[in-house]
Amino acid sequence: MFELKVKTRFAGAHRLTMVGQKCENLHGHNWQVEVCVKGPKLNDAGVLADFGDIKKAVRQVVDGDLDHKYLNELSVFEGMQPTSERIAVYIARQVQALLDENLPEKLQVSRVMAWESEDACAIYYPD
Ligand SMILES: Nc1nc2c(c(=O)[nH]1)N=C([C@H](O)[C@H](O)COP(=O)(O)OP(=O)(O)OP(=O)(O)O)CN2
Ligand SMILES: [Zn+2]
Repeated sequence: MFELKVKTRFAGAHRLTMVGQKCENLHGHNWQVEVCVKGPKLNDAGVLADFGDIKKAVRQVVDGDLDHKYLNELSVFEGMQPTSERIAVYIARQVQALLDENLPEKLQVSRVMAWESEDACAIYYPD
């Protein structure tokens, strides 16, 4: 099995209730996002997939849907708190859909890490 990882980042704002009192105030983070994909075999070029194709999918989701947004107002988080855990789940599902649609290789998103600071990160492992 091979695994590749790409990174990107986005700025977003949110408010969280029932997490920590200071989190109830509107505030922002510069999230760093790491996405890992895995697959069993290399293609004829000797790669699992082109890093560029994976970055493109990740950036499409992160830049297109999340960057410079007030996350609580996004329909994808309607009725939910936009925690780092849920951000990681959202990115994993959207990136998987784009990879399935656009890449010939059979790849699985294996992990998404959403770092909301240098010290704190939520990691999601899709089933
Ligand atoms: N499991 C989670 N815990 C928390 C989340 C989260 O998404 N998942 N989010 C927050 C808030 O976003 C909060 O803004 C960050 O809180 P915290 O890390 O405690 O605050 P600081 O960045 O100021 O870090 P300090 O180390 O306290 O200075 C909270 N928890
Ligand atoms: Zn926060």
